[in-house]
Amino acid sequence: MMRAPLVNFRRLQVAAPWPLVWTVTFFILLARLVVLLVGIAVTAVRHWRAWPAVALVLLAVDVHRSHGWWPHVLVLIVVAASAGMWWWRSRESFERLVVLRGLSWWRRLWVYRRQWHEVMSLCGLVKKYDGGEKLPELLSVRCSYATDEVVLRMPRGQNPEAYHKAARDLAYSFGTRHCRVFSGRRQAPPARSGSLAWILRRVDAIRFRDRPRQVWLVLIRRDPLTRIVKPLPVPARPDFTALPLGTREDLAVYCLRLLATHVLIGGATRMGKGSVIWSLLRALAAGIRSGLVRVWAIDPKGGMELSIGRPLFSRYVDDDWTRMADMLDDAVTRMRARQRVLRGKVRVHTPTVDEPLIVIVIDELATLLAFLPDSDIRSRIAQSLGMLLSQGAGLGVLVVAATQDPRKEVVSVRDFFPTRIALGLTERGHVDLLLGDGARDRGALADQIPLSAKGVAYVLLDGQPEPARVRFSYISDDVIREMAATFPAPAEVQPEPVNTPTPTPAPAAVKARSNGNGRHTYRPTAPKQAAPLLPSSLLHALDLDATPNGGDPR
Ligand SMILES: Nc1ncnc2c1ncn2[C@@H]1O[C@H](COP(=O)(O)OP(=O)(O)OP(=O)(O)O)[C@@H](O)[C@H]1O
Repeated sequence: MMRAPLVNFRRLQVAAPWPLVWTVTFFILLARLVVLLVGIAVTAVRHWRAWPAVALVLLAVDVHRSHGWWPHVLVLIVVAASAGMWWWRSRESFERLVVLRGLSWWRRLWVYRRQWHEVMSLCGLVKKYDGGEKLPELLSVRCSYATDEVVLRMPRGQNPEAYHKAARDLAYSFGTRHCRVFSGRRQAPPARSGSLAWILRRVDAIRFRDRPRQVWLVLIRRDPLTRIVKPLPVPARPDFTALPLGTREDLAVYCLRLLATHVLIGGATRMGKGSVIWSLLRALAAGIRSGLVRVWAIDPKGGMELSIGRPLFSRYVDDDWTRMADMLDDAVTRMRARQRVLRGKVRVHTPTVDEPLIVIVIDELATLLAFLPDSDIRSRIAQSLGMLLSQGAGLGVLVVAATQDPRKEVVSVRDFFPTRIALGLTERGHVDLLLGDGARDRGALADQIPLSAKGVAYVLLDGQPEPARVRFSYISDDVIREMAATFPAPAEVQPEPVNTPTPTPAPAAVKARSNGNGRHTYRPTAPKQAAPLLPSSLLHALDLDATPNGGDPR
């Protein structure tokens, strides 16, 4: 190349700095090359799952060059035959490991990756910054037969609320009707055992660490809850932390945690409150037979719901308001006795056959608290229930109650139920009353559950603020009769008086009354002086209830 000067006046010549130009060009090209290589390396590491596929393609091309098509045909026949055999012998594992993985891969590429930018922009989830766009990052897609679970990382400046608000837009944009948004991981780390468990647990601690910037979208492709859920098998020994009651919309089994909690079931008439109660009793059935669980049932509707399973109940009343009040008083007495024994030793009672878990099932709570004609009995019931709800959970005396109307005027003790289940409701406002403020905005559309979807409900799963949709198993009358015949409760043994001396309550604080059997039941008439005290909010609720005539006690 001719070395022409850069500037060439007659008197002044400046030589072109070619060495400098070449050196700078060389370094620029080198930097580009390094960036390219690093990019390739990062992509290769990120998509390490594609390596076997790439290797296979290269091998196939090579084999085709040297041997033609027939080895491919042979391999295809062998693969198809093996897949058929696998599917035949173990359909579940084949579907999980092959079909669903293939589906996840395909939907990730075709449905989500292809439309991601457009959908995120149109749903208002893209942030603008420094002249550019910050997009939520698609991390993974996992399909089940009914749902797609999409995990994304939010750009900075967003929180999961934005996704809750955009949930319906997201659902329709991706061609589904429902999208649930979860701000936390949906699966707990697996339980590890064996000699390598300690290493695996450490790995899990990293893998399952809290990732606040990730959001889980569950898009419902097919509604699996349109089908009736068959009765689930009765667990050989009830696990009170996970009683199987139905199916979740991601097809996992829905398990209720009944340890140290009371359960309120809300639902319009004929929406399946009974199926929740019977599913729960079925899950407890083995414990009922062994005496580990005692179910005391109150059916204020004259036995229309519960009488069919009478042998399952240690105690049962359906026709006499006074006996219902007596039963609740007895439960308070049992609870107080336990309290004296356990005080200072444990904080949560562990059920045993001698000191069983007492589950008080009330089919229509509103009848007892609001519509019962006798105001004396009504206030007795309200006070006993208040005591049980405020103190019984840790002492193994639990209340499971159903109501059609969750308003406070009707169910004054509503707030004392930590676990709530919302079946189909008639009014939009009832959803937040049952499941807590903002539950409807977070996706609990219980007022939109169609009349045909009996037994479908919204529940809060452990540790997740977002409600999940479930369907409780349908327990027909025949199944109830069979359960009652197979798992009858042993005869109720009245507990021995507790050794600890019982402090004689002050007459002003506790009034003893005979229940007709010669036994005396606890009856707090001045709960402000009885120990331990009722919470003031509950007292207020009870006072209101006890004085229906605008605070004019009779
Ligand atoms: N989980 C379920 N799956 C399918 N159908 C159900 C389910 N639960 C209830 N049903 C149907 O709905 C009807 C009403 O159910 P259920 O008596 O349990 O409702 P409920 O809410 O307790 O009614 P009520 O308000 O009269 O007490 C049942 O006869 C049954 O046919």
